[in-house]
Amino acid sequence: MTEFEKMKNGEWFELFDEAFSKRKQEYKKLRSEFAEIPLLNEDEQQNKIKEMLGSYGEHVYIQPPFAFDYGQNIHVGSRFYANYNLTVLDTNDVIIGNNVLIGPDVGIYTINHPINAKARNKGLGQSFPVHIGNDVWIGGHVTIVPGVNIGNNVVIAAGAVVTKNVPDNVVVGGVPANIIKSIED
Ligand SMILES: CC(=O)SCCNC(=O)CCNC(=O)[C@H](O)C(C)(C)COP(=O)(O)OP(=O)(O)OC[C@H]1O[C@@H](n2cnc3c(N)ncnc32)[C@H](O)[C@@H]1OP(=O)(O)O
Repeated sequence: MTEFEKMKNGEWFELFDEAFSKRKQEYKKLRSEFAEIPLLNEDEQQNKIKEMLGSYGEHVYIQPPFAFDYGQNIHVGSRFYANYNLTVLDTNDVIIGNNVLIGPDVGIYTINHPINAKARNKGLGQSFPVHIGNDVWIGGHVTIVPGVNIGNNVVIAAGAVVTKNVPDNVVVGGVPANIIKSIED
């Protein structure tokens, strides 16, 4: 099994594998091209977003700066808006539904490193996908850790660290995030 296959399968993989470094160089190029687009040139931004993401729906807008590892593992639905400083570490899939709003300084991470320092220092990673449903508002400074699934019709309060799956129709907040209340239609 290649390191890339291990990465996608949730197995420990070598971070500094040569094939990864090569791919990452290509994505770094795209990222820096996006960063260099003048802020008022929305058409060019839109085109570059489409080049960067794995798939996308209609009306996708991402305020720069935007950081990611690969981009190709990020899939967003229609009417997606992300505010400044979104960081998506997409060593595994990040699947986002329709009508999703993301506040500033949000981190969506799919990768962990070993808790044990000796193992961590060998340069290992393990990654799990993150799923975000439809009609979700993620407040500023939220962190979503690897393997989390967020349901439909969810609000994540500013500053939350989401470590467990979130059901449909709730507001969650805090560190670690817990349900604050239900959302009635
Ligand atoms: C796309 C963009 O750019 S988004 C712009 C960026 N904006 C933001 O990030 C703002 C995000 N907004 C919040 O976090 C708000 O506090 C909201 C939306 C969660 C408030 O929701 P409301 O339904 O009005 O909740 P309300 O203010 O009544 O608070 C309910 C409870 O949750 C608590 N609470 C509210 N916000 C948070 C929070 N961020 N973290 C933890 N607890 C919170 C309140 O203290 C209250 O607790 P209590 O019942 O013990 O008193």
